[in-house]
Formats: sequence, structure tokens, C-alpha cells
Amino acid sequence: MVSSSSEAVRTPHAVLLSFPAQGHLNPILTLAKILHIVGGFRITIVNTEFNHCRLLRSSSSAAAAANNAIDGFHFTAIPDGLPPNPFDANATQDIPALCASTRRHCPAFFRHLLSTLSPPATCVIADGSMSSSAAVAMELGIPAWLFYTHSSCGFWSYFNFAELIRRGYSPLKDESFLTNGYLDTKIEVIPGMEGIRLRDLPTFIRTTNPDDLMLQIMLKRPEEASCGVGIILNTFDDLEPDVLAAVRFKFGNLYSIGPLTKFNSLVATDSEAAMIGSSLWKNDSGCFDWLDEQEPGKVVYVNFGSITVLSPQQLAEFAWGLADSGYPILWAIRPDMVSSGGAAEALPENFVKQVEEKTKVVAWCDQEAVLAHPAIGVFLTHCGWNSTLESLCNAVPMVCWPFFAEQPTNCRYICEEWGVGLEIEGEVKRERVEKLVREAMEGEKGMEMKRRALEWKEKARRATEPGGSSYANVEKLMRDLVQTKVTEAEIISTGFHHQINEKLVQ
Ligand SMILES: O=c1ccn([C@@H]2O[C@H](COP(=O)(O)OP(=O)(O)O[C@H]3O[C@H](CO)[C@@H](O)[C@H](O)[C@H]3O)[C@@H](O)[C@H]2O)c(=O)[nH]1
Repeated sequence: MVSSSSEAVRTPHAVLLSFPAQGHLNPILTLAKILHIVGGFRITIVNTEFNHCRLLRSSSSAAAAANNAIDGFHFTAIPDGLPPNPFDANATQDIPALCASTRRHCPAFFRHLLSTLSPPATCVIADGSMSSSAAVAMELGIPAWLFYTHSSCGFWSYFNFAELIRRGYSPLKDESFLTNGYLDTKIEVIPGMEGIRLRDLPTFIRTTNPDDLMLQIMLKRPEEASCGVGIILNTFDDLEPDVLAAVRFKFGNLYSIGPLTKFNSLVATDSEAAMIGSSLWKNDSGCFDWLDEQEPGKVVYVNFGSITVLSPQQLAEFAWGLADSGYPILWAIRPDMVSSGGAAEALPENFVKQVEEKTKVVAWCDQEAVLAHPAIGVFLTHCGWNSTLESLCNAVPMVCWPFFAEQPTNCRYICEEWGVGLEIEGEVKRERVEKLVREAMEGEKGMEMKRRALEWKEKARRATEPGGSSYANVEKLMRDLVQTKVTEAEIISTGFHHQINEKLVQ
């Protein structure tokens, strides 16, 4: 690795801009720690004001960084452009509204920030979902990289949406196409993803409305992905070789640097920066005492990430299916996770009484530490990309219930390509939940999944150690972040001025 004592003329200053969601902030913070602790970079992490407040409330170490108490590692915030809501620290913002608003408003705020930042930024890493802000950095002559925090298969699917529309796969003719078998159509037009079905692609393609906001946003991906000097993906070469080969063919400057979670040990120093937490909810540490009392490999860990919302009926089907499986359950139910409100209180009557001995319900927990606990046998997950990687890195087989966005694509790879998951297809039914949890825990498929999961854990370890592909790509990224310069010719030839002006007046 590039050492922190390298003879840089001045300390490089990386500004990292995160989309305001937990699944984005976590990998961005880990990358920032690597750059700071291993590469000696000065760091500024930019959140939206709403997320910044949530972070400060739940993480005292982040609050210290925000108050400039940690040397060379800072947090700051820009508005997200949404009207101020009555502030609710537990709220998750509406994702389409947030996507639209951050795209429209953040570039101007980010431009102001970059123009006034002292010391000035020497490089920018912008969340791929905030690519217009990366374009602003380039316009100011600051080289910018785009970091897409989802899987490569997710990234590449979005990238190919325009082609799918051109070929008439989407928009769907009418609602009946959601259930009449049409979604089982195999899509042979995405290089590196041969055999994938329409239903495996990110959910935003399943619309009947050509003007659907998320569809329209994803259609801009090809243009936007080209607006930085390189693309960063939190994956590793052995995991998604075909997709990565196709993406590399399109983008020469691609850095596959994952699983970033594996680098946590590299940055686990006793420095204050290493201790900074990124949880947007307060962790309930009580679950570890409970886990310590459980038999090894017998607990079903249930967590649907930071965005999934369940109806009370879905919650009840999961609850009874899990209870009927007979295994101990650790279940994280966010305060805003059930559409009727209430959250843990929304669990069916009698459920808690019936499974009291065997169940621990928390609002939020330190998931990486939970997945590393020997008591965990199976992870019932929504297939968010961070959860997927954290599960793979800890060799925990998955029962998958993809909720939205690129989660069905991750699910397809988890179950079919990597052989470490079983999918709950269609509507949640308690019998199905019970059957799949049992199969994953004690069935033949479960045994095979565990064997494959151990192999992936080992491959992830190798990728992130000296000599591994992700390790080498992190080194290259650090070098490039220091050495790359944006020339006027590049700015003009890629039309940044034009794009930005157009975006700002929209
Ligand atoms: O109780 C909890 C629950 C979650 N986490 C962490 O929160 C993150 C959740 O990320 P992820 O699993 O990716 O889920 P989402 O929050 O749903 O992530 C969003 O962002 C991801 C990355 O772009 C996408 O893959 C998802 O589809 C999108 O919903 C992970 O690091 C978890 O370890 C905790 O620490 N404690």
C-alpha cells in the first residue's frame, strides 16, 4: 500500500460525496478510512443536511469528526433540496423524491462547497447516484471518480436499460405483464449477463409508465457514468468476472475494490478516524449477550436493511414462518420498517409470547459484528449489496427476499451464480418462509450453500490481501487520486459546461 509517509508535496485532500442512504454511506466511509489511514489523505465527507443530522444523533464519533475534533478527517453537509419536514430522526426519506431532488439541487451546493473549501480538494469521489455533482468537480478542474455502491451486475443492468427499452422489453404493455409470465423472458442483450430474466433486473424496469421517474433517472446512467475520470465498484474480480469484463470493455478506468468490508481489519487501528461509526440508527448492543447464549450456527438473523418497508401482513407471514421453523431468531425491525407505523409493536399478537424464549427483536444492530458471530447460521435478507457482501465475507448462507432496486439482480447471482442462497419467490407466505429457512439451515442444499459460502469467504479474503485484485486496485486508485489532473481540453471535449448548465436550469 502507498504509505502515509509518502513524499507528497502537499497532503492530498479527498472529498467524498455520499447519497443520503445507509447502504451508500457505509462503503463510502470505509473507503475514506482506507484513504486516510493507509494513504495519508486528508478527508472531507459530504452528506446531505438531513442525513448529517441523523448521523450525528446516532454516532458520537461522527459528531466529533463533524466538530473538526479529528485531525484530517471531517464531515460537512449540503442541502438535499427537499422541503424541510417536521424533523424525525428515524425517518427514511422517500427515495424517488430524494433521487430527483439531489440530482437537481446538489450540484450547485456542491460547487459552492468546493469553491470555498480550505484546504482545497485535490480529488473528488462522488456517489454514482450523485454524478452531476462529480461533473461540477470536473468543471472546477478537480478530478472526480464515480463510486457506484451497488453490485456490478446492478450497475451494468441499469447501464443497459436504454437498450432494453430500444428493444421493446419495457415499458410493459399493461399491468397484466407483471403476472402473466412475461417477466420470465430471458434477456440476451446484456453482455456478461446472458440468460438473465426480465424479473432479475432492477425493479425500475418493470413499469408501464414510460415517464416513470426512476426509469428516467436510470436511462441517464450511460451519459452520467462517463462524466468522471474513473468508476469504482465495491466488488471483486472473482465474484463477477463476466460482468466486470463487460464493464471494463466499456470503461477502461475501472477499480473493483471490494468487498470494502474486508478492509475494515486493515484500518482497524486505534486512531480516532478508525472508530468513526456510520450507523444512522443507534445500535442495540444487547443482542450480543443473547447471541452468546445460543448454540453455534443455529440462529436465523433477519434484517431487511435501511429502506425496505413491509406491510403488516408481510410482517405477520415472516413472523409465523420464522416461528414455525423452530430456530432462534435475531430480528432487526427499524422504527420505520412497517407501513402501518409502530415497527416491533406491529408484530402479530401472541407472536412475541409464543417465541419469547427463542427470539430477540432489536431496532438496529451492528450487522457486520452480528454476521461474524458464530451463533449465526442463516441470514434472511433483502439482498442489499452491503448485506450480500457482509454475508459472503462471513460465510453465512442466505434466504433471499429482494425488495426493490437492484436487489432481484443480486438475488439471482446469490442463488444461481454463487450458490449461497434460496429465494422466497412472489408473495411472502409463512409456509414458504419456514420451508426455506429449514432447508438453508439443515437441508442438503443448505449444506452445499455453506460449503460454497466458505469458498467465497476465502476468495474475498484473498482479493483484499496483498497480491489480491482488490488490494492492487485500491493501491492504483490511491496513486491515481494523487496523480490525475483534469485538462481544459478534457472538460470541453466531454461537454461538462453544457451538461451542468442544462442541469442547473432545469
Ligand atoms: O440493523 C442494521 C441494518 C443494516 N446495517 C448496515 O446497513 C447497511 C445496509 O446496506 P444494504 O444491505 O446495501 O441495504 P440498503 O440499506 O437497502 O441499501 C441501499 O443501497 C445499497 C447499495 O447501493 C443497494 O444495494 C440497495 O439496493 C439499497 O436499498 C449494511 O452495511 C448493514 O451492515 C446495520 O449496520 N444494522
